[in-house]
Amino acid sequence: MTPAARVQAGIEILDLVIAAARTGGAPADRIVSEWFRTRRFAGSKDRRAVRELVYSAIRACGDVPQTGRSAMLRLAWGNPELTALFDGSPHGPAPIGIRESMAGGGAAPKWLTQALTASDLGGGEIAALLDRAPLDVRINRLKTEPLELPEPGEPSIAPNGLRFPAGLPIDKWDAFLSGAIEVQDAGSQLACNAVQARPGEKIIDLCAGAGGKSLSLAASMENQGEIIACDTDRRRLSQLPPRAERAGATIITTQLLDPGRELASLDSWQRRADAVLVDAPCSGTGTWRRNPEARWRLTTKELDRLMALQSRLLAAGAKLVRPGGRLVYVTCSLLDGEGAGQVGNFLADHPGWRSEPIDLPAGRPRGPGLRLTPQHDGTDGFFIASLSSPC
Ligand SMILES: C[S@@+](CC[C@H](N)C(=O)[O-])C[C@H]1O[C@@H](n2cnc3c(N)ncnc32)[C@H](O)[C@@H]1O
Repeated sequence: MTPAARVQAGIEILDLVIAAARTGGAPADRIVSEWFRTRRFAGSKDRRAVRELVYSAIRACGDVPQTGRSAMLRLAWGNPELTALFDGSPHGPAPIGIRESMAGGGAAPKWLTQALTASDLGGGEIAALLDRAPLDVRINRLKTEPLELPEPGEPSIAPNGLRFPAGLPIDKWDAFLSGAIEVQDAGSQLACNAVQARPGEKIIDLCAGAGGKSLSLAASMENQGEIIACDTDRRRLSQLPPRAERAGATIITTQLLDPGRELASLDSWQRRADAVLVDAPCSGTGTWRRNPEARWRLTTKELDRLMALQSRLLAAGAKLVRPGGRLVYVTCSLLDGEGAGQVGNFLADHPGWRSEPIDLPAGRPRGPGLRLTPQHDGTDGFFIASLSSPC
C-alpha cells in the first residue's frame, strides 16, 4: 500500500468505528482486525501503519467525529507530512477542500471532561488517560520453574510485575503459553494486592469476568483456600477454567450469576467469605489508554445505569462478607460517582462498616479509598477501597 492508500484505509476504518460507537457496535480493535481479514493485499507493515493512524485519530478527537475523514483531518492538523498525503492519488484520499472542516479536538466529550475535572483530575491527568499503554505482565508465583523470557522487561511498580513496550507478541512466548506469566496491567495487579488474600481464605470475586484478578488472588493464596469466581456473563466466565489450568490455579470455582438476582446462587455464602472483591462494571474512564473510543460511547444514561449497578453489587457483596471480613471495591474509572462517591454512599448506608488504609506502593488517597492514575502512577486509572465489616 502507498502511504496515501494507508491514510484512505484508515479513513474507511474510522467510518466503521464511528458508526459502531453511535450504535453500540463492535469495538475498534475488532473492526480493525475484521477490515484486514478481508483485505489480504495488506502486509504486516501496512497493518501496523494503518492501525497506528486509526488509533492516533481516535485519540485526537475528543468527541465522536462526523466522519472518518474529518477525524483524519484533525490528526493531520499541524502535521505537514500527513497533510501532504491528501493528494488525490489512486487509492489515496482526495485533496483537502478550502472550506473543509475537521473534527473537534480535546480529550473527551465536554460533559465527560467536566465530570473528570469535578473529580479533581487536572488537564495533564486527563490528557494522560489517552497515552499509549505499555504491556504489563504478572509473574505467576504458582509456577516455580526458572522464568525464561525472550526479553527481560523492566520491573514495574507491582511486586510481581514486569513491563514491556506495547506490541510485543507475548501471547506466543513459551512463558505465556505455560502460564508462567499473565498479561495484566500493573494497576490491576495492585488492586489484587489490596485484597490481601492469604493462604487458606475463602474469597469471592463477584465480578470475575475472564478471571484476571481471580488468578492473581490464587497466586497470593499459594493455591490454598477457596475462590468463587462469579459473573453474569457466561462467555467471559467460560474463559476462566482454561486460563486457571494454564496458570496451575486449582482453587477457583466458577459461578454464573443471574443479573438482578446475584445472591440467589450464592445463598450458602451469606456472611461466610473472608473477603469479597467487587471489581465493578464501570465506564472504564481509566482504561482509555487501551480503548480510546470508549469515551465516544459513554452517555450520561449509561453512566447512571452503571452507578446504580455498582451500588447494588456493593450492597450484595457486603452480605457475603463474614463479620470482621473485607469488602474490596475496585473500578477502572476515575469518576468520583463510580469511586469515592459510590463508597461514601455505601458507608453512609451501612453503619458499622469502615474504610481501611490501603498499603500499596502507588496511588494517592481519594475519599475513603485510593486512586491510581496513568500520569501519577503509570498504570491504568483505578479507584480502590478496602472496607471492613462490623464484627
Ligand atoms: C471490570 S469487569 C471485571 C474484570 C475482571 N475482574 C478482571 O480482572 O479481568 C466487570 C465485570 O462485571 C460483570 N458484571 C456485570 N454485571 C454484573 C452483575 N450484575 N453481577 C456480577 N457481575 C456483573 C461484567 O460481565 C464484567 O465481566
